[in-house]
Amino acid sequence: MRLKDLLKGRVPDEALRRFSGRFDVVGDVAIVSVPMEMEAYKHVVAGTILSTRKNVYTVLNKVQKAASDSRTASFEVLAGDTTITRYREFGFQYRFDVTKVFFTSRMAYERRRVTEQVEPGETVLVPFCGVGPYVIPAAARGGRVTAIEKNPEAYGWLRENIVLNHVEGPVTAILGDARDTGHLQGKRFDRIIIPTPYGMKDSLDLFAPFAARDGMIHFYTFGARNEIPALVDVLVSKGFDLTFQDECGNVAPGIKRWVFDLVKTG
Ligand SMILES: C[S@@+](CC[C@H](N)C(=O)[O-])C[C@H]1O[C@@H](n2cnc3c(N)ncnc32)[C@H](O)[C@@H]1O
Repeated sequence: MRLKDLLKGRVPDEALRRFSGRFDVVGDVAIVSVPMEMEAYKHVVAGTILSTRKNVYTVLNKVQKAASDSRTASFEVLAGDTTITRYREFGFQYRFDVTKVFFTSRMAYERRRVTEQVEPGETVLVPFCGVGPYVIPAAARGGRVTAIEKNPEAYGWLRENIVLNHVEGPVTAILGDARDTGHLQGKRFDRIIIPTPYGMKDSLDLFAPFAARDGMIHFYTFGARNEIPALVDVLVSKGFDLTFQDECGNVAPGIKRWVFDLVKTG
């Protein structure tokens, strides 16, 4: 039964009306956004989630959306005694503190779509790599991966996840600002995966020069649906072959995350 249905009779209808009833589960942590009108019932919400999801031990209330560079939101712990979890995705495992790093399980199939394209021996660049959900599968397929992350917390977990998944050899992990591309000068990568942080407009221009000729760039960006045709025109005018495009979920009202697979022809 849906969470919202389970809460009927335990939370007044008036308050419940403002609640979507949706929550995410990452490993054994559930993340819910309890609206102001239901503040007095937030522990009822947590208790109901715990009683219906046997593998969930911690419930977090997302009180503020991701805003900083590290794309971390603010959370209140409603139940449980740790915010560190172990999350499994297509045979790989990731440990991290849900409250200190950006992570969304909603991109799991998209990450698999991209990383399944990696061929043994390819060189792969992943700026904005987070705790490693592109890096680790790409390395496991034989890619030689350079991974860059600015948030020290996420970088620490990335290092741990590299060891956890036994891909120490093929990964070079760098703690730093990916926008400082000086150390990349002269390098060319067969594949570049750019999981752009929300609001960063120039990430493609920043990294495209480091793609090899005929190299593949998986470029993530944000926009309203009606902005996409003009964006496609810009990408084509820059000389890329657009081989795939898709939407990858909502990030704000009317704003979606989009992916474009671009082959650098020039
Ligand atoms: C949209 S998240 C993507 C994380 C990861 N690739 C994933 O799919 O889960 C963006 C990541 O970029 C990091 N970040 C933001 N600005 C950065 C910068 N200038 N240099 C390097 N990393 C940055 C954030 O800390 C965050 O981990």
